[in-house]
Amino acid sequence: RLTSPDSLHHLPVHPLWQSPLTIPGGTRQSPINIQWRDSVYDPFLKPLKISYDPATCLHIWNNGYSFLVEFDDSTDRSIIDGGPLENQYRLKQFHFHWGAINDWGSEHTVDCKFYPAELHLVHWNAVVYPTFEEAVMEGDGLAVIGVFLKLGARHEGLQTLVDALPAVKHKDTVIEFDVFDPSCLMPSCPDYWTYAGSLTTPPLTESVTWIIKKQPIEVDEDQLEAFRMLLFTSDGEEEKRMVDNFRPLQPLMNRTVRSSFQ
Ligand SMILES: NS(=O)(=O)c1c(F)cccc1F
Ligand SMILES: [Zn+2]
Repeated sequence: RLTSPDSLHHLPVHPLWQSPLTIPGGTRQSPINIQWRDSVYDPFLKPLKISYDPATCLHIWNNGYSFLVEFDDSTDRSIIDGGPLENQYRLKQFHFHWGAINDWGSEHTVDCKFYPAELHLVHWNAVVYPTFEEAVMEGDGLAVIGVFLKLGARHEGLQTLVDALPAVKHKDTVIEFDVFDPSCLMPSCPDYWTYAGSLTTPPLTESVTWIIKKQPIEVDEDQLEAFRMLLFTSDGEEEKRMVDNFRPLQPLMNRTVRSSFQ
């Protein structure tokens, strides 16, 4: 069902998400609503090439905003190429954003529809920049693949991740996670939208080429509930459930969303 953004204003906004709606002078902020009929088919967009080495997976970490699965990005073993990108980008981490209930949780919306959660696979341009930290400050520094999660069948690939979450319940806890192939979280359909945007968490820098998959993946209620039992807070602090960790929608400004499909 369509959730109008104003029905979300009663949401308790976690301090991080009280960050300014747009950074001063921001002209390419994220997330945005993707109005399907306003997106423009670009026949020159290439298929996205994804090649991840499961052995580059390092650990899962609760950083107090989401849980990150981090990868060894010291070599080009896990990369993406093609799509709207001019060169290859290295996988650094993936994480999710989700809601307290299934009516919202994604950062991007499609025709103003929220999904219950959204996966972000964060890559950086190691061809041009020496470190991730430097790439974060550059217009072509990052490429993030966004995948929507919808309520449906249990996702077996996600389950190995879900089973590890109780071990990172509190902020600043980490566990080793030595083999995971994030390709299992990709939908089968190759179609995507792409636009120039920003990080959706501080420093909110305008350095992201967004690649948003058109087709969602299906997860079941228990798997979404497992995300919601994580905590923003450290062990010993008053518990605050990690939910609604998504940034408000940002103005499109002078941007066109391109589609890889007609
Ligand atoms: N949410 S997001 O994908 O924009 C994101 C983060 F949350 C953190 C770091 C990089 C990045 F790209
Ligand atoms: Zn994100």
